[in-house]
Amino acid sequence: MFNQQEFIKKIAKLELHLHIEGSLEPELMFRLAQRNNITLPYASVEALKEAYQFNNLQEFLDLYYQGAEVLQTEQDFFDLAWAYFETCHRDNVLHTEVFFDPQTHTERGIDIGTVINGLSRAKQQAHEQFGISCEYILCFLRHLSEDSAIATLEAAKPYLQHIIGAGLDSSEQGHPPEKFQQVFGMAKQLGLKRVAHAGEEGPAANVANAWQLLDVSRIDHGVRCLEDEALVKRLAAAKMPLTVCPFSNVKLKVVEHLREHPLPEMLEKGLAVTINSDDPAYFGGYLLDNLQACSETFAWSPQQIAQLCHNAVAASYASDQRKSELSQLIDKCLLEFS
Ligand code: HPA
Ligand SMILES: [Zn+2]
Repeated sequence: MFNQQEFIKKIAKLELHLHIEGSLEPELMFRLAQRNNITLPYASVEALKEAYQFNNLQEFLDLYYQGAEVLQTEQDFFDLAWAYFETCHRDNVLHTEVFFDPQTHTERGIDIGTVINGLSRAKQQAHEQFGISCEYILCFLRHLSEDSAIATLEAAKPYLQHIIGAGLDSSEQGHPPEKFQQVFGMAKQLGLKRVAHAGEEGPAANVANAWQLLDVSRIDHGVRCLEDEALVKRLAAAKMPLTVCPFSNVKLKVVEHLREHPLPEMLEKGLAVTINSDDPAYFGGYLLDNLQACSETFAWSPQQIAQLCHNAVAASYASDQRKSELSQLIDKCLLEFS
């Protein structure tokens, strides 16, 4: 008998919008705090989880940056990424492109090499042990200055073999993409792919400007592009990928309920949508949970689920050979279940 939830678990999945610091589960946060002699301002894991109620992006970011303070050593960054790769393996996420925020750590005096070496070692082990492919995307914090972003890119130069692209995250309000034109130009010169959060809390103009001025090849979130019909047409015609994060949009009150999420409209308008988890430890679920909940809420067919997985293959920075492998696995699973 056909079981849709099992099908979603079994199908080969890719994740293109995941902040590794946002995969820090409360249990691991407490373990790392203890290991590093840090006192968290919460009495227990339960008390911490209860604090995870947000009215907007900024309220989340405040806790997210506070939580990241437990990350101090290379081993901490390894353990963080390894825990994420274990969930990928459990949920059959076979390829993932992971954001990390160096400035969240370098601002606390931690060397960028500590961060990147720990993450890279976990990636290598995930490849060897689970066959998972992973790429890392270095994100600039947009609430900091462009000079700070440029200094971060400079500091990352010895580690460029571990990084596929540059991204832009943190507080969108008041920090539009045009603030980072110069550093994105430098990232392009270095051969890095470019992505940016835009149209999450900010207006459709941020999507258009990230595309035009930062020359990005994916838009992270992008849901508010719907406010500009002409832009939607251009995004759809260009097949510009949008890495949509449904649970995140509900938790940060971009939308009230999942059933009110504009995903059906986005798909209807031909946008190159992918489904992602953003910060799963804070938003109540991983990629599989997002896909399963959306599939129930929007009554998606197996073909539609497979199409979303194919969209992620097309939008990914995996090699052509890896893309072809992943595509075949998606089709094989669809055939088995239909
Ligand atoms: O959803 C997000 N938006 C912006 N910045 C972020 N940093 C982590 N998650 C997010
Ligand atoms: Zn994000």
